[in-house]
Amino acid sequence: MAELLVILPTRAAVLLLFFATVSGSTGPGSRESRGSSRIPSQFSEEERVAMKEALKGAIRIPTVSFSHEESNTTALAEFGEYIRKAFPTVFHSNLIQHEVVGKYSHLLTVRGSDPSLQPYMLMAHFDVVPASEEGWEVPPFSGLEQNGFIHGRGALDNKNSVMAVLQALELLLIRKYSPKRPFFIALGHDEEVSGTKGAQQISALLQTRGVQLAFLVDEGSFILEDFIPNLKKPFAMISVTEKGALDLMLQVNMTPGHSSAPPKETSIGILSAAVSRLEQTPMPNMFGNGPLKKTLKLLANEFSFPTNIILGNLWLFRPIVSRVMERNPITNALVRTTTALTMFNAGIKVNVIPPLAQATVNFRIHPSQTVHEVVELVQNIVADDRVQLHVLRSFEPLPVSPSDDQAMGYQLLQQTIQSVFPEVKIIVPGICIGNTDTRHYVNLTNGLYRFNPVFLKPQDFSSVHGINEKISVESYQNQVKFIFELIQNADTYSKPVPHQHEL
Ligand SMILES: CCCCCCCC/C=C\CCCCCCCC(=O)N[C@@H](CC(N)=O)C(=O)O
Ligand SMILES: [Zn+2]
Ligand SMILES: [Zn+2]
Repeated sequence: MAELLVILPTRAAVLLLFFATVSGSTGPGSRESRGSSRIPSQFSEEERVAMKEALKGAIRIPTVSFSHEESNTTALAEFGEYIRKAFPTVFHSNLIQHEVVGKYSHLLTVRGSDPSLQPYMLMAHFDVVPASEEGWEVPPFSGLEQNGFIHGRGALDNKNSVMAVLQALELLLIRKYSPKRPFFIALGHDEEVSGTKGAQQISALLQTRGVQLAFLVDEGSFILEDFIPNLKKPFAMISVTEKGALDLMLQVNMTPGHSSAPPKETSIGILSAAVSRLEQTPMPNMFGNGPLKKTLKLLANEFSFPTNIILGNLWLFRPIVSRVMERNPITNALVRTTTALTMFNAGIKVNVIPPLAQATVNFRIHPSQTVHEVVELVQNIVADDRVQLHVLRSFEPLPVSPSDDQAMGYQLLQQTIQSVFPEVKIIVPGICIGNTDTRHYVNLTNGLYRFNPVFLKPQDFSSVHGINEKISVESYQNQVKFIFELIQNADTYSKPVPHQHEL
């Protein structure tokens, strides 16, 4: 921290200078540059091969986050070297300032030719959750291509985004494109273990520089297919909010003793009963609050009778719809705070009455509840003074970002989805049921959007943090195309004139 404070003024000065020297620059985007004229997103066969090979190489580096304390730091450092080599134009461009933050995360500041425009930020992370080889069709860190798919841990979460963002920028710079609107690229190295060393430090750095963003785009949602029965068409969901989280440790202490004369209840029995009550008593259904109403209203037109009428008239059919949503784990997660019993530790020897039993419960908090409310509900459900509650980590649900026609980030994503994926006719705002690094940036913008331009089916969702994670070569190339288009769309965006309301 002290080190950060010492170097900040120097870095701020360098950055100011950097933004101030737009006109006199050389290299990509200089006198011979094409300025901001539109460049078609067409790539040669050679470029397409290079794209997929670069992603395979990224997957082969085992950048695993095991816990807050333990990650493969050798791999994290190797990944930094790898991207420098894979994208030489990006890392040598004098339009771009590259900084390593928190030892392994990367912040790229891309100068825009019009510094009066508010910058935006593209985010992704390159750490991955662990993967043992068991159950995988190919080794998880092999990056092997089979039947048109690139396999491996991080193929969807989230090396695809890291590589696609850098790849798109590399291709734009090679074509002498000079961005008009400044932007940042933030690549985190510890998202899977909360982002406190990566994203949080990048955010702190940008705040000391007084940066305010127009919007940011991170992982957290997809173009969804087959997630809703009877809805065959794919729909793009741009998550405009994200659930909060609470990790609660439940603990029971008892006096140890000889197992031949056990007490009526042991710490294990008391704790098991408490966690079982929690599992059997779901948190209240909050359907009807938050952005889900707008999501369903927009989806309603895509269904045939009578579902279209039911979803279009939630004022009347709310109880039915909320009950149907509870039936499936994913839609259930959209309507309530979820309760997941994830760790249980107790006992030291088969003939010793256990002194201590501990269980950890992971709650994902619905946007219309607070951490405090959830802790109170847990106390009431457990209703046993012998069970102590310890909050290990918590944060509130994230604010709801705008999705109206004045919301630049949302509109740009929508426009780019429509041009790159013309077959996707439905675009809706949604809730991200997992957590992302975006929460570290709430002070920088109210436009926090989570969207990966990749088609996702329920079985693909299970592969994220599971087995056989993979992305099709075509999907990855479309992701590069999407970013290539998005950066250019951000340069030509103009806010629509607000509607005049008659008095
Ligand atoms: C009516 C609409 C139906 C909509 C169905 C929603 C389907 C959900 C599909 C995709 C959601 C994917 C969410 C992935 C983001 C999660 C990122 C992650 O794994 N984060 C970790 C680590 C962390 N940052 O805390 C986590 O534990 O959440
Ligand atoms: Zn992720
Ligand atoms: Zn993840």
